[in-house]
Amino acid sequence: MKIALSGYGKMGKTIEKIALGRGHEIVLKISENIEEYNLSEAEIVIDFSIPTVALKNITTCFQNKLPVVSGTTGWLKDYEKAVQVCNEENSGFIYASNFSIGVNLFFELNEKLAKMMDGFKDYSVEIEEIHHTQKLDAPSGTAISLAQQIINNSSKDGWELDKAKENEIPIYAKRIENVPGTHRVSYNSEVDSIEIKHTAHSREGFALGAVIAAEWLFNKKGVYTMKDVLSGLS
Ligand SMILES: NC(=O)C1=CN([C@@H]2O[C@H](COP(=O)(O)OP(=O)(O)OC[C@H]3O[C@@H](n4cnc5c(N)ncnc54)[C@H](O)[C@@H]3O)[C@@H](O)[C@H]2O)C=CC1
Ligand SMILES: O=C(O)C1=N[C@H](C(=O)O)C[C@H](O)C1
Repeated sequence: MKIALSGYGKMGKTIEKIALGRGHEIVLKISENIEEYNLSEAEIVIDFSIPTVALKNITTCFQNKLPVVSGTTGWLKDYEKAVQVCNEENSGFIYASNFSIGVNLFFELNEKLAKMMDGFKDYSVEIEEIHHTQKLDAPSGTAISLAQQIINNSSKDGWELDKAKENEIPIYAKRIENVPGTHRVSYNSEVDSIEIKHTAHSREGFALGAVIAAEWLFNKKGVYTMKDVLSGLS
């Protein structure tokens, strides 16, 4: 595939390495205003940029008939707008808060555990995420996805950073030098705790998942998720 990278920072560079290793070509690296770039050589776009430009970059790609895999977090209030433009332009789109295969397995575990724990009122649930100090958004997109899964499978009706109300899930965001991404969901009672945790050891898992998603999306139209991608792999 001829790939354009929207965002050439820590993730863009890791994706470049993985994509080249899988026989793809990087034809464009977008680091500033997308309108300044010629997109015509690209066949697909992988977007790991910044929250304030993600929607513009993604929709500009759709308008140029390019499918997009996006992992940028912190812009999700505009997700439905991106979906609408994708459908209007008959393009292809996959967004995931986390492309790592391990985290997507962790998501399945989280959903199952939330269903199991729902009846046990002695336990309170909380989420902790730890990332490197350059991260722009808090809580992480992955932590929000984990919270949303718990909300969908329990009587919880929201989440809050740090101070949650009675029926909400507290998310604690910590920033520590060089941590690629750690997520923990814990259920605590007076007598014990049950925890599930995912620890990324590097950015390679996120990058590999994004390239696999791009390979899967290539030549498809429509809006998909990592569940669609992974159901084709297992
Ligand atoms: N979904 C997933 O699996 C993962 C998502 N992420 C997310 O990906 C995003 C990028 O993460 P990193 O690479 O660590 O950040 P980074 O800060 O290293 O890279 C972002 C890059 O975007 C560039 N940029 C600035 N304006 C731009 C524009 N107008 N168009 C295109 N690029 C522009 C910056 O120059 C920078 O190089 C973040 O939102 C992060 O949360 C990160 C890892 C995994
Ligand atoms: O910014 C990061 O680095 C990461 N961001 C994603 C998120 O916000 O969940 C995914 C991963 O944890 C790394």
